[in-house]
This record gives sequence, structure tokens and C-alpha cells, in this order.
Amino acid sequence: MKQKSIRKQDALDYHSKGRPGKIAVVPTKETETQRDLSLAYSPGVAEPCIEIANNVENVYKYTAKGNLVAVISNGTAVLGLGNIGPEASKPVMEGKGLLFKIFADIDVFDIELNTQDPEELIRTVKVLEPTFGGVNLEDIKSPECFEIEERLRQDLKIPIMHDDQHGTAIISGAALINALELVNKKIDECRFVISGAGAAALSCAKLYLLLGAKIENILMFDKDGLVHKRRTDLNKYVAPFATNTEGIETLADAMKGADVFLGLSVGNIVSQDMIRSMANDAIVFAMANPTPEISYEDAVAARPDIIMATGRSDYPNQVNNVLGFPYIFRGALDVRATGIDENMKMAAAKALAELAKKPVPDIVNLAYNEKNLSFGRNYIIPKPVDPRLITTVSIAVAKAAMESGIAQNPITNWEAYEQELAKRLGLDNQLMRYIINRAKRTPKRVVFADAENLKVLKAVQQAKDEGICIPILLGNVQKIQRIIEEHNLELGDVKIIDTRDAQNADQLKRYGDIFFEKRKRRGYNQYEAHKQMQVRNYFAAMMVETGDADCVISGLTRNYPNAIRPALQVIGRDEGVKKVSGMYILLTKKGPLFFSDTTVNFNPSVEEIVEITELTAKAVEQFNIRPRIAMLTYSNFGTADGEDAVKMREATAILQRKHPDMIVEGEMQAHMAFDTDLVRENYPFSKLAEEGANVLIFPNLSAANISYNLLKETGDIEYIGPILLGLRKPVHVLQLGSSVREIVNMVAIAVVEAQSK
Ligand SMILES: NC(=O)C1=CN([C@@H]2O[C@H](COP(=O)(O)OP(=O)(O)OC[C@H]3O[C@@H](n4cnc5c(N)ncnc54)[C@H](OP(=O)(O)O)[C@@H]3O)[C@@H](O)[C@H]2O)C=CC1
Ligand SMILES: CC(=O)C(=O)O
Ligand SMILES: [Mg+2]
Repeated sequence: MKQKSIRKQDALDYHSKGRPGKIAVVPTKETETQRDLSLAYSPGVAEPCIEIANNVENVYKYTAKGNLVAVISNGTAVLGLGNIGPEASKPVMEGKGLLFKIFADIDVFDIELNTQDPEELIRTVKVLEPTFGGVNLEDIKSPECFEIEERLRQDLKIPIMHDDQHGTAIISGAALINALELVNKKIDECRFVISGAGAAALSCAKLYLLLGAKIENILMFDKDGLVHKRRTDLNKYVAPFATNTEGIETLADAMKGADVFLGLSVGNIVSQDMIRSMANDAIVFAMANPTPEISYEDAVAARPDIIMATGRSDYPNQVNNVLGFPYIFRGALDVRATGIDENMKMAAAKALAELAKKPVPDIVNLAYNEKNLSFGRNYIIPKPVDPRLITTVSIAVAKAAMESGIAQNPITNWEAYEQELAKRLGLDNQLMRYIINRAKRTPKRVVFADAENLKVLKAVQQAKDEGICIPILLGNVQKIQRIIEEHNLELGDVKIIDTRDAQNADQLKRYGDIFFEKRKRRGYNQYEAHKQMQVRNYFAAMMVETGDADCVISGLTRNYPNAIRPALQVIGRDEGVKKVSGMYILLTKKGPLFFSDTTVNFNPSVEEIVEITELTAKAVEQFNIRPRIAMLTYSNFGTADGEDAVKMREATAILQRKHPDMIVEGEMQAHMAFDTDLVRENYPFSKLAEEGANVLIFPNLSAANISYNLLKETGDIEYIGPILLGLRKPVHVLQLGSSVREIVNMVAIAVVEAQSK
């Protein structure tokens, strides 16, 4: 249920590796030629400038303003870390930028301001208005944040929201609606204890009142204790929540018999006894970040009837404003709302609450390694990776803005808008997420043939932490342990086998006997067969062959044919397979592309092309993707009769005859695989006329190899491969230069494959 906690060094490495930080600016127009540059900059750029000068509304037409949000902080209330300053807040603000982008395709400039003076901050944000389509204020401490936001809301004509106030209120409001429904309690009868009287807590409390909570049923605490009428230090935002109840001093007193605890303060201030003292079916939202008021484990261990939520992604019920801000701004920007009003916030809260009750898509279950998430005590609110959030919440917000009369650009075709929203979700990382999560469901034993390598060991660490595999390492025990220690890896009691160690003589003997039986009439004498087992790639393959492991990740290599020989000799091909082949997956923005054969067959015959295509189609289906196959060469449907053109034409004909349901088309040039307009116009019969290809089969190894290498080098595209197709059991060979991430991806692919063997 819970993921392994994040290591400090991993978090630091993540931020510092490669280009420091997490976001960058990328051009969205062509910039290749001198003409492009003349259009992008002087002289061409003067034309949109003049158009905007004539009518300022044109700024939305000719610039990025309409999709650009400023995430602005002064670093005074950064998560629960307090006033740590503007520079120290930057990783959080870049993080918000990243989330805006991946969840709602909104571009962000994060702006960290070196001021604690509200007037200066207000003035600064005001003068920034021309640049941005919206402003997300973040981690600005109370009470200053209230006035700052209020004044800016009045003065700016673009949507503005202090996320810690309203984002948090919306999400926790949705979670509260659902939690109360589950425990069958009425909000107006519930007793609330709120720890924190800052930006988030006050805003949540106000929304709870709107939802029906009674102010006399709320006890609020700040750093100095109970917010009570007798106190003289309360500011005007907190004062309305002051109670006149007597006999309650501490949080522990207040928690007795309470129905709901809301924590938006600091970590570790609630004890198990306090949780135990609450009313039946207690609702506990311990939302301080990164450390909640009470840990998830402690709270659920304290009593069985609790509904527990935190702000963290590694436990059930993540009540975090990430579920709101990307989609609220998306909806507000798309209708060009002049603000974000109460109606829009309430619409977002209700849409979220409703979404949690709908059946959960498979991709969400997979992402959380759950079989069947459904509305209940451990699922009161949708998960952040739910692809329906963008359509559900953004549409609700856009509609509400139109109802409020603050939408300057009302939407008329909701169906088209919904499709447009769905397209905004990047597809490039979905496949890998799916594969990794499928691997996590039933992790397999993966033997790493070349474990004396830091990159491999780092990948093993990640794969183990993520729960993808049970690793077995081959190599010199001392050497591996030294690398583990030097780099502070924590592999616990992972199994390490040295194939040269006399201690493993029995296993070697057993494997040698089996190998000799297999190869005794194929060039090996008894001595050689046994000796060969000391070679790690052979030993690893034999572990899988004998059932001592489930899949092999073999060494980082330059020579592919040599590296797959042990697997072929020990494990062999799948039934009916004449030749193995290799596939690469390129993770593009438009979704994954599968390339074959990139690795094994230099110049395949028609029959071999047919087999390569069949093996590739089968592998693609394993990832739950319907293959749409283009048979590539230099000719289109008979326009040339060269050797490769004829080969691909004949292979297509055979495949179409053999597999009438297969979407396979050819022969064709590569651009015909994607340009559906061109295909419809010229070759309307093509099976790829409506939707382009996702599988590309090449006429020979050169073409395939050159193509994927060009794409990955010039397109900055992440790839996985080569994935060996056609073996009886999964063995995958790492290319020299594979990164840690690529190795982890490969492990996940091998595990998924092993699951279906
Ligand atoms: N899960 C989520 O989505 C979100 C979580 N949060 C979390 O909520 C917390 C507060 O954030 P925010 O409102 O922006 O910050 P603020 O600085 O505006 O508010 C912090 C509040 O916590 C109070 N506080 C501090 N220590 C204690 C204590 N020991 N007992 C009771 N109250 C205490 C402060 O009291 P005083 O007023 O006396 O200083 C203040 O009222 C942070 O941990 C943040 O990470 C925030 C937004 C979203
Ligand atoms: C989630 C968030 O915004 C916070 O903890 O401050
Ligand atoms: Mg925040």
C-alpha cells in the first residue's frame, strides 16, 4: 500500500542531475531556417506587435499569454517548512510548474519574490499582469496572503488564486463531502477540530461553513493554542472562528468526541491517544506537508473505524491541492475568465467529489498497484493520475465561469472542448507508467548478469524500491558489496551469486549437466559445457531455464549477437518461432512507436518479415495497445518495384491474408504511416487512413537501426530497447551506454513478459 520512502540523496540527485531544476522553456514554432527566424524575431515580429498595440485583446491571439500562468511565492510559508525564503521555495514552485504542465498542459513561469512586504508584492504582481493568463499565488504566509489575494482579485482582470487557500479548500471540501457520506453523518451535526489558523486552514473552514458546518462546532488551534474569544492576539481573519467554549485548553482536550480533525499546521502534533478519543467513524485529514500531523500508519493503527487522509502521494486518500489547481486554471483560461469566483470553486469541489464515485479506469488502478479501487474509506477522492480529472474538473469550472458571467470567451461546443482537453494530456509517459505498474502487481525474480556495475546496481535499487522485481545479482560478492557501500545503496539481503566461487559448485555442476545434455551434439564437450556455466550470461540464462529465476537482464554490451547467444543456446526460441528479432519502443509525445527489427536480422526474407511483424504485434498487444502496422520502404502501394518494395508488398499481402483482423498496411513510405489526410486523399482503401500507425516494420536492419537512432538523437525522445522477441523466456540485453532509467524500464518490460509466460 505504501511506497518505500524517498531517500534524501535520491531527491537531491533528481533535482541536480543533467540540467539543474525541473523545467525549461521550449519553442513552439519552427526555428530551422533564416526565414523562420525573421518571422519569429525582427522584422516579422513587428506585425503582431502592431496588431496588439491596435487592440490589446490580440495578445491572446499572437502570444503565449493565454496559456501562461505565473506561480508566485515569497517563500514565507513553504509547505510546512515555514518561512525559508524565496530561493528555497523555488524547487516547490518549479514543481508546481511541472504539475501544471503534465496534468493540464499549462505553461508556467515560476517567480520567487524577495519581499515580505504585502504592498510591494501586490505592486509587483500587478505590473506582471500583461505577461500572464493567470496567477497562482503559492506558499505565502497568513495573514498577509488574504489581503494580497483580495486586492489582486479586485485589480487584475485575469484569473488569480492563492492555491494554499482555495485549492486546498476545494479538495478537502470534496473529500469531506464523500467521507461524511461514507460514515453517514450530517455536516451540521459534526464537531470539527482544526489545527492551523493559516491560509489553508481558514479557507477550508470557510468552505466547510458554506457546505453546512456550524461555526459553533469548530475548535481551531494555532501555534499559541486554542483560538478563543478571550485571546487578544487574533487577527481579523482568525477572530471569527474564536470559540467561547470553556474547559478546553489543549488539542488533546478538543479532540475528545470530535467527528472531524483537519490538520493544516505542522507535522507530528497528534498522538494515537488523541485519535482514539475521537467519536465513532472519525474523519482525520492530516494534511501538513511533507510530514502530516500524524502519520498514516499511526492513525490507522490507532483505530479501525477511521477515514484517514494525508497530503502525500504515497498513501491512500491523497488530499492535496494538485487535484485542483491544474484543472481549475485550465477551465478558467479556456473561457478567458476574468477571475476565479466562488461558483467556480464549488463546481470544482462537487465535480471532484462525484468523480470519486465513478468506476476507476484501469490506468489508475495500475498506477497505484491496486486491483480494484472503488469509492470507499480508502478511496474518498480521485487519484492525481486520473486522466478524467482534466475533462471533469476543467469543464465544470468553465461552465461555472460562464454561469457567473465572467467568461470572456464562452465555449459553445462542449464535445469538441472535451476532446481538446483529452489531447492535452501527454501520452509519452503513459505506456511506461502502465508497464511499471503492471510489473509491480506480480514482481518477478530478475537475474542481473552484470551486477558489478554502478549503473546496474542503481537500477536494481530503484526497481527493488518500486517493487518491480526481486533481484538476483551475478558477480564478485566483495566487489558488488564495495560499490553498494561506496554509493550508499541499500539493497538489504539481496542474493549475490559468484559463478566462479567454489561455494556454488553444486549449482554450477547441475547447470553444466543440463547444458551438456542440450548441446552435446552441437559442438560442446563435457568440460566445455561445464566451464561455460561460469560465464555469467550462460549462468543467468540457465537460472531462468531451470526456474531458479524468471528473467535475465544481461550485461551492458557492444556486441548484440554475442550477448544473445547464451540465451539462444540455453533457453531457445518460443514454439514455432524460426528466428528471434528485436524491437525498440520510442516514447513520443503522440504516444509510443514500436520499431522492428532493429537488432538481429540483417536482411530478412519475406517470410522473416512476416514473422518479425507477428512477433512485434504480439508484444505490442501485451501492453494493451492495438497494433496499427505500417510496412515501410521507399515506395507506396506499388509505385516502385525494387527488391525491398516487392519484399514489403509481399509480406503485407501474406499478413493481410493470414490475419484478416490485423491492421497492417503497405508497402509505404514512412510519412504515409502518419499523414492520414494524405492517405485518405490518395489511398482511401488503406487500413491506416483514419488513424496513423504505431508499429513500423522496416525492410532491413540498416533502415530500422538508422531510423530509431536518428529519432532518439535528434528528437530527444526517450526509448526502451532492444526488446528481444521470440525467446521462450524473457532475456534482455542492455546496450552499452544505457542509463539507469533505461535499465529500470527494461526490467519492468522483462517482468511483464515473465508474468505471461
Ligand atoms: N495537502 C495540501 O494540499 C496542502 C497542505 N498544506 C499544508 O498546510 C500547512 C500550513 O500551510 P499554510 O496554511 O499555507 O501556512 P500558514 O503559514 O499560512 O499557516 C500555518 C498555520 O499553522 C499554525 N501552526 C504552526 N505550528 C502549529 C502548531 N504546533 N499547532 C497548531 N498550529 C500551528 C500557524 O499558527 P500561527 O498562526 O500561530 O503562526 C498557522 O496558523 C503546511 O504544512 C502545508 O504544507 C497547505 C496547503 C495545501
Ligand atoms: C500542497 C501545498 O501546496 C502545500 O503543502 O503547501
Ligand atoms: Mg502550497
